[in-house]
Amino acid sequence: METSLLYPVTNDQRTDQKLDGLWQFKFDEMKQGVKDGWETGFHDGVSMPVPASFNDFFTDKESREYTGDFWYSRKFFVPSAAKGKALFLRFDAVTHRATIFVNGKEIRSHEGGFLPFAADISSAIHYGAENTVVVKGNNELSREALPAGDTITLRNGKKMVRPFFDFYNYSGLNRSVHLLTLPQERVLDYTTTFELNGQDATVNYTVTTNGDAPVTVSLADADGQVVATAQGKEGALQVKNAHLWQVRNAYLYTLTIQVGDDAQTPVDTYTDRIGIRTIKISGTNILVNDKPIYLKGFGRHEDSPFAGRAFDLNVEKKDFALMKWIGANSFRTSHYPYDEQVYKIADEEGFLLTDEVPAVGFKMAAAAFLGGLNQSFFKGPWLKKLHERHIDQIRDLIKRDKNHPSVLAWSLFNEPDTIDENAVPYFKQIFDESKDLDPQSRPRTFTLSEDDTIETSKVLDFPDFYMLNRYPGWYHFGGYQISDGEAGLRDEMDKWQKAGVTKPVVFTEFGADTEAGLHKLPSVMWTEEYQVEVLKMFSRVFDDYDFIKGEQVWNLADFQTVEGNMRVNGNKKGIFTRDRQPKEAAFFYHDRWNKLPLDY
Ligand SMILES: CCC[C@@H]1NC[C@@H](O)[C@H](O)[C@H]1C(=O)O
Repeated sequence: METSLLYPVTNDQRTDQKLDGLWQFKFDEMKQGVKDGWETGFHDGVSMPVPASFNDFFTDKESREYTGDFWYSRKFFVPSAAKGKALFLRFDAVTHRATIFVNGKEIRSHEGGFLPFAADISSAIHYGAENTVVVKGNNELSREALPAGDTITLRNGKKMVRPFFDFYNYSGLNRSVHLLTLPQERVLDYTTTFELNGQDATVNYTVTTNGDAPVTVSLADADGQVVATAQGKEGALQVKNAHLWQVRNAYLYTLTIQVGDDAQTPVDTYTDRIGIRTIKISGTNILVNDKPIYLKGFGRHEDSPFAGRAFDLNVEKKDFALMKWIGANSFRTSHYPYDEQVYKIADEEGFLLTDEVPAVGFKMAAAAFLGGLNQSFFKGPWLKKLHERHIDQIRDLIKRDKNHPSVLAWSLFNEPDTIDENAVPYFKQIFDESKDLDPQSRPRTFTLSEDDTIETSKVLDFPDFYMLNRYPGWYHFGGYQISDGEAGLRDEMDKWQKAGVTKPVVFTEFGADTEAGLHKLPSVMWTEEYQVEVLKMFSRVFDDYDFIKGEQVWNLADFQTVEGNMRVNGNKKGIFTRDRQPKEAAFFYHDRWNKLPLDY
């Protein structure tokens, strides 16, 4: 678990310099890099943009599909003025694992391709000079790492991944790299929880530092007016006439934490924007500020042409423009934590998000669907290591994202095999160990696939609300048989109703692959008309069961997957194309959702 995951800021005590741009890059198929001294830097590679996945910049299949070790290298200057500061390199994400070297010295390694980590480079730096950072990355998949899959070796000796999941194994320095100079004594973390008292609110906080200097905390409103202050590493900020953060009606305060007893020359300052709001589950309702909400939105992917899985602010800005246009209010970070800037935008736009760890592919049948095996996933020699990494990434996810008002819930798995009795002890461990990680005690949940129903799933006691992924009209009862699909879905909902469902149910995946521009009257599968027929069918069912509190269609946009006879250059269930243009279904939802209140 990382010591600090605070997002970088620049002020009189801290600097944040992004090292984005072109780095040197090369593959290391024979894993010879360390033997050949690559950790000291190299100039015989190719130039590679950062942040970006490396895959789509190549024109040969071996490079695009490359699986194994790869290396990045670049120089960076450290001014003499930085002497006396703590120096870190913060990697927002390296997919799926990395070892960091500075000036030839190994600094640290990290496992997990979607969460940040910081390397303390203070001991390896040359001040007033250029320095060299080298990253040894690796993108192999296994059953003991997240996301789950296998790595095989073809008869020609090339390695190849077999993902147990339906998104392309884009790899590399997918997010920004930061050079940080920090005070030796500094803020490492902070927490916030909220109590609403009529028009007023209490912001309870804790601050973690690495020293004994006193701490002062203040809260300023959107106009910069300080509305509350408090002393100490734990305390409460009393806010009169609090302006609450609401769904699609956001309001952000600025929290300022100062370390040191002289406000004029603090030892450290950290600022962040927070939203005052509460989240509760009450019966089959999801409450924000004690008001029931209904989730309208999407499963998404960080996916776009050229940069692959890299965070691209241009794409993100477009996606939010589309989600606002269509009348959405929420999304799931399927199937991995997204770049922190996504959460900042969601905070500002008043979107709710379900924050998901990459515990995807924990189901051999899924692997079978993708050409894998058919055996129990929760019974194998890989489970011990997998569990260690799984809970470690849950801990870092919650540590990183716990202060975002947009975070509604934590999704701890996507479509795991919960029919298997062997799943129960694994789920118990994960839910027990994650219980107290979130100071705001937000709901913890996971998605249930088609096979995992109220009759077959063995782990329905664990989630705080249910997330259902259902595909009648596509993976079964497709085409003219869709009426059987609707009848079957209603049968299942009737069983949930009859069982006396006592928690909210949110549909987190449903839809149909659709080739943009393909039309037929009457419809056939893959046409835009058919996608609308499927989504209208789901809408009819959703409107008939009041325990259903959300509809998040799969997917916002078409996205890249592995090659296969069920994929046409990727997954085409998007409501928008991969270049973010509307299919007919976009206008269906624009009409359906904009008739409703923004938060219901
Ligand atoms: C039947 C499982 C459906 C599956 N669910 C997980 C997503 O990551 C996939 O993209 C989606 C699909 O196949 O479209």
